[in-house]
Amino acid sequence: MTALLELRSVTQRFGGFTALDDVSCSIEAGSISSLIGPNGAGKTTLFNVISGLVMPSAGSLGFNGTDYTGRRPDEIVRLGIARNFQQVRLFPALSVIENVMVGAHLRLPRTGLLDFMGGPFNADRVDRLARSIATEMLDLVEFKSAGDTHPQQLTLVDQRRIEIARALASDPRLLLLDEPAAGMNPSESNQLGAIIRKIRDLGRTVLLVEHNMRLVMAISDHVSVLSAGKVIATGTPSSVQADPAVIAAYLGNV
Ligand SMILES: Nc1ncnc2c1ncn2[C@@H]1O[C@H](COP(=O)(O)OP(=O)(O)OP(=O)(O)O)[C@@H](O)[C@H]1O
Repeated sequence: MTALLELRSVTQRFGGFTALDDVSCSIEAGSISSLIGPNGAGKTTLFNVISGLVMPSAGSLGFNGTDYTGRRPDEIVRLGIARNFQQVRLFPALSVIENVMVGAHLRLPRTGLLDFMGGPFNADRVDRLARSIATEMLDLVEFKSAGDTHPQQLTLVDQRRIEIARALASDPRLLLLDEPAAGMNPSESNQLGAIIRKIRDLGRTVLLVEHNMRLVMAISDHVSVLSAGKVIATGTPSSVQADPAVIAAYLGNV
């Protein structure tokens, strides 16, 4: 297995507060890896660093052998890293299918003045392609309602599925999922686990931040534990679960 993502000594300071403290870790291509840790440990901050929403104060980021530290979020999506958000961020004015098409458009050729000349990538053709990718991704996440529904008419669970579909529509090699099971009952989170496995089996790499330990332990190949901005353990789900430093970090947070 080779590392798809590599974080080298990443530090993130907000004023005088250190949210990430010299974090180094790598994510193997084709794996499901999970990042766990008590509230405030720095998990979402790490996702924000990986996806370019915040620039690390120190350290570097490598993806597929390329140093991408300092790249813009849209460039990072085109490199092959896509994400959802803990607080769902769908466009309320767009329908479900249009929301997912936004993801597809990130990977498709941009259209402009040359469209009028009827070139191979004219706007209609790109739009049709985006729609067909979006439909395929909504199927993949087992979204059952109509694509012309608006997100605010849907449950939070369905809104989360749409965010995952939108991220997948950009054709990422690495999918970052921030608490996708939040608010789900056990049967919904089992179903989500099966969807995440299916995404991995289709050749994508998944990095998950999740508090639902049953889900994490059931689907992860590797688990890393973050506490107060530092990686305190990394290994298989069972080795991490039995690690005294991990148990102490969680107990200290109760
Ligand atoms: N923009 C910011 N400015 C200042 N402090 C921040 C900022 N973003 C995050 N923090 C702080 O960094 C710490 C880590 O926050 P983060 O959201 O990454 O934790 P988390 O592990 O994702 O927590 P949770 O499990 O509760 O979502 C917290 O103390 C938070 O208040």
